[in-house]
Amino acid sequence: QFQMIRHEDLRLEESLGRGSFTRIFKGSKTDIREGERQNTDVLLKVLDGSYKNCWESFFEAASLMSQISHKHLLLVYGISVHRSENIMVQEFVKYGALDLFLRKKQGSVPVSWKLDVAKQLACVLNFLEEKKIVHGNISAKNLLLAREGDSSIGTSPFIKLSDPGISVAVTGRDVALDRIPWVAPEVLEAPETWGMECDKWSFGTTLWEIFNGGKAPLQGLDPQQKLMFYENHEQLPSPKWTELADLIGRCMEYDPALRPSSRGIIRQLNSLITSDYELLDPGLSAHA
Ligand SMILES: N#Cc1ccc(Nc2nc(N)cc(-n3ccc(CO)n3)n2)cc1
Repeated sequence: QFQMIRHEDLRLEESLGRGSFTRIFKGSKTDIREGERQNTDVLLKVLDGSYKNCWESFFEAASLMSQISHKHLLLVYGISVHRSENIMVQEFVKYGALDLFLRKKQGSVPVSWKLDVAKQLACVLNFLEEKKIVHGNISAKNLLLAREGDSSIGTSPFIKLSDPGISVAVTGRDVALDRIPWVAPEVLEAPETWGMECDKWSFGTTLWEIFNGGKAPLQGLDPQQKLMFYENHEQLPSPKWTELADLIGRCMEYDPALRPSSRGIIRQLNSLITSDYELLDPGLSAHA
């Protein structure tokens, strides 16, 4: 399961905003290591809405993240329960959510940076697929940036996939509709039937976000219009880069069986990277 953390060992600092069921705060956790006090920066996700199946799903998300470890998976230290407050204690990831970062950077992020991030997400997707674990909430807002990456000094970005949060299987239909176009169409119809393929659909949506400056797809559409988007089997606007558009389209296939495996996604991303250099300087990859 996960470690229970004492409330008195936590300190809530500034508020960093809210998720759909949670408020998030920067904070610190105190441990006694070899007899000395040690403070660790943490991100505290405080669950509001105290109805039961919400916090069960919240705990499930936390225990999922604590049972598996991978360099691109967020580290969850544990849970703290205090009166009616349920708090998930996570490692504090330095640069926060990817969607906000991309919006702030407004298009000044190189294509190779975006491809690097996409490849890292495909790797953790492959890791989860091999463990037969469905994340269920892959999106740019749930990708956290641990290292910015700066091509001028040769460092690359480093992302961590956040916890899946409350599952759409227990949220109301309105929250599920709000997760269009990240939530796979089949999950909307029958949440309990979802399989691994639903993460491939969300991967496609996240790829779209990464290459569209972190803009939210279908923004401004109300829940009914979002539902019609699925009813009419519509697709997101294609990026100019046709190979990328093909990959996004294959991930966002309405028939789950037609979506690529995570290995297929990694293969296609690798081919994209070479064609990316092709675009920039045809001679370059000749020497690679
Ligand atoms: N300015 C700023 C700033 C904000 C947050 C962080 N760090 C962080 N660490 C985590 N473990 C999780 C998150 N999240 C942020 C949204 C969500 C929704 O899931 N998570 N942010 C770093 C800088």
